[in-house]
This record gives sequence, structure tokens and C-alpha cells, in this order.
Amino acid sequence: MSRLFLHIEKWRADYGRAFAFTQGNMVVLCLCDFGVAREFCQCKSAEFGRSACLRKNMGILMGYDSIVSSKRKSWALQRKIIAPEFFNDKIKGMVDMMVESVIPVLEKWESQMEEAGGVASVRIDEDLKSLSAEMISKACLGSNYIIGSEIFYKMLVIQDLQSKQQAIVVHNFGCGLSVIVDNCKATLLAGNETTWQEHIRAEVVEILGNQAPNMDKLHKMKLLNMMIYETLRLYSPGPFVMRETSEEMKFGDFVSPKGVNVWLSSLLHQDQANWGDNAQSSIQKGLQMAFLRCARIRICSCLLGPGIHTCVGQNFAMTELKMVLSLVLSKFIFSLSPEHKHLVTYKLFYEPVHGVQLKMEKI
Ligand code: HEM
Repeated sequence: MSRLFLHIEKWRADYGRAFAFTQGNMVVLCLCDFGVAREFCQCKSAEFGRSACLRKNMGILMGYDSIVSSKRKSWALQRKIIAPEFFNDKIKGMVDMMVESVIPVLEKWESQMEEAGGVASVRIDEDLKSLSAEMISKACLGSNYIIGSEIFYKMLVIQDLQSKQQAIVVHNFGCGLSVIVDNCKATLLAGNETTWQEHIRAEVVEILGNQAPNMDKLHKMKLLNMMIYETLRLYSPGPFVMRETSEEMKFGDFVSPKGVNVWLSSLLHQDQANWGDNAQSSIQKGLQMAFLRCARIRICSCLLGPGIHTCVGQNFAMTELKMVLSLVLSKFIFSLSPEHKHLVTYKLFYEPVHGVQLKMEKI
């Protein structure tokens, strides 16, 4: 985030851990302070809901009155209907469907490895995108899932057009050599430091044996769970969680009048004041700190959405992630391919511009 939203990083350094700015006629209070963030996360007031600008700018993609864009009564009603559909007892019945969907993808990658004589450079992002579209469509639409996948791809086109229309103006406050060097270091490290894989693979193999994953087995995979949280912390899917006040509200010492957009910055996830020296650590170091982090994440987390808006699909998402990763780890050894070009853009979520290319080898 600090690379794409350099202005936020700069304003935080210049004005402190909470500052306000205007964007057009919208007033934004941006919070980068752990203590205040906790209050943001714990706020259960219906007067602190989704902002009007989200509906205005993203309504075409998210719906103008959907669970992700509505407020108060309309949101509460939709949440009450949708949330139970993603409770764990429902997800339990979806695991076989998830395994069935992932097998063809693993077989496709396997044959690419065989054709390349054992080790191949495999582009995985498109396959994973299709896989996740297929799984959520099957979960929601059953046998009509093809329609769901078609809708998903139409939405991607709209997302693309939207992001071009509302291109973020990234102010260059000195993105110099140090930024490039930092990114090279991060990429090299992430590509080569794979000892974490061995630890997690050992856990996965011990729990799975030769059997397919099921819900009970996935629950036992503690290291894998931590690795997913650590990855979400280091590479949050988006830069902010956004709310709008419908009445005067107080966060720490900050009093926000009615109608102000309050943004919680994901810079918090890598803030040394909160995470100490390991704030920017790799997955390997991260795993050593993971227990501490998991505890903090529980206290204040916007990784899967804070407060009453916490992610409805988190059981589904975590099961899907653990299922796919456990199968990949039990079958393949992987690291970043030399062909991988690291460049990230922001289109509603962060996305790799040139995809993700892995060097993969069958175990
Ligand atoms: C790793 C994958 C995922 C991540 C990191 C994630 C993250 C989040 C976050 C941060 C929020 C809160 C946004 C806010 O407070 O404004 C959220 C809300 C939401 N997520 Fe997810 N999500 C994931 C997967 C999913 C999936 C698979 C589904 C659907 C099955 C889903 C459905 C929703 C919905 C409907 C909300 C809105 C909840 C509400 O406002 O009441 N998410 N998610």
C-alpha cells in the first residue's frame, strides 16, 4: 500500500496518525492509529455504516442496495438472510464440491510440469481466479453455476472499466531508487525463502496422509491458518476500510461530525509501533511471531472486516484457501519464477499487473 498510496504514507509522516483531507466535496478522516482503530472496529452503531460515495462510485458493480452498499434496516435484513448461508455447518457440505473443482486445475499444472521435463514456470493467477469464480457460483447457484461464472467475468469487465474511469492519481512524493531496491529485495526474498513451506507442508502431510481434505482436517491445520493471516496482513487485499458517520461520533480524541467518511488504513498492519521490528517481516519470521499476531488480530482486525460488517464469506474463503493450499503444498514445491514480473495495481482490490508466475515442481 505504501507504494501505491504514497500520499497517505507522506501525510501520516507529516500530520500524525490521524488526519483529514478532502477529495472533491467529500471530507475524509483517515485513521492510522492502533488505539483509535480499535474503537473503529468495535463500533456497532448503525449510524456508522457504508458511505454514500461507495454506492455512487461502485453501485454499478456492487449493487446500489446490496449487503455491501446498503445501510441500517436494509443492510440488517440482508445480513440476516445471507450470513446463515455461510455458517460453518453449511460450508462443511461444500468441501467435496471444492475438492472436485480444484482437481482439474492441479492436473493441468501437473501436465505443464511433465511437458517441461519436471520443473515448469506456471502462471497461476488466471486459473485461481476462475477456480474461485467456479466455487462461489457452485455454492450459490448449484447446477446453474456456469451462469454464475459468466456473470463473474462480466463483473470483471465492469471493474476494469470502473478502475480506468476513476484512475487513482498516485502523487509521486519521491518514488526513487530506494523504492525500487526495496521491491527487488522483497521479491527476491519472497521467491527464495521457502523454509516456511517445509514446515507447513509437514503439517499438511501429517494431517492429510493420503486422504482428501475435509472440514475437520482443515481445522487442524494451525500453521497453514497462521500463514494465511500473515499473508493477509503483509499483503492486505485493499488499502482502506471505509465508513461514513450519520451522526457526530468520537474516536479517541477525534470528534467526527455527521457526514464524514472515516477510513481505516491498512498501513496499520505493518506499523512498527504496533508490530515492532518484525512489522515488515517475511512469512518465515512471521510464523515465529504468529501466535502473538493472531492474538492482536483478534483484538483489532480489518483483515476480514471489522465490527458488524465483518466478512460474511470468511468461513467460505478460509475453507477454500486452506483446501487449495493444502492440496498444492502436498503435491508441489514452488517458488517465484524468474519470469515473474512484480507490479501491483489497485482495481477495487490490489492485483498483480503481470499475473503470478511460479516455478513449480512435483514432489
Ligand atoms: C480471502 C478472502 C476475503 C477477504 C480478505 C475478505 C475481506 C472482507 C473485508 C475486509 C470485509 C469488510 C469490508 C468493510 O468493512 O467495509 C468483507 C466484507 C464482506 N465480504 Fe469478504 N472477504 C473475502 C472473501 C469473501 C467471500 C468468498 C465472500 C462471499 C462468499 C465475501 C463476502 C463478503 C460480504 C457480503 C461482505 C459485506 C458484509 C457486511 O457488510 O455485512 N467475502 N470481506
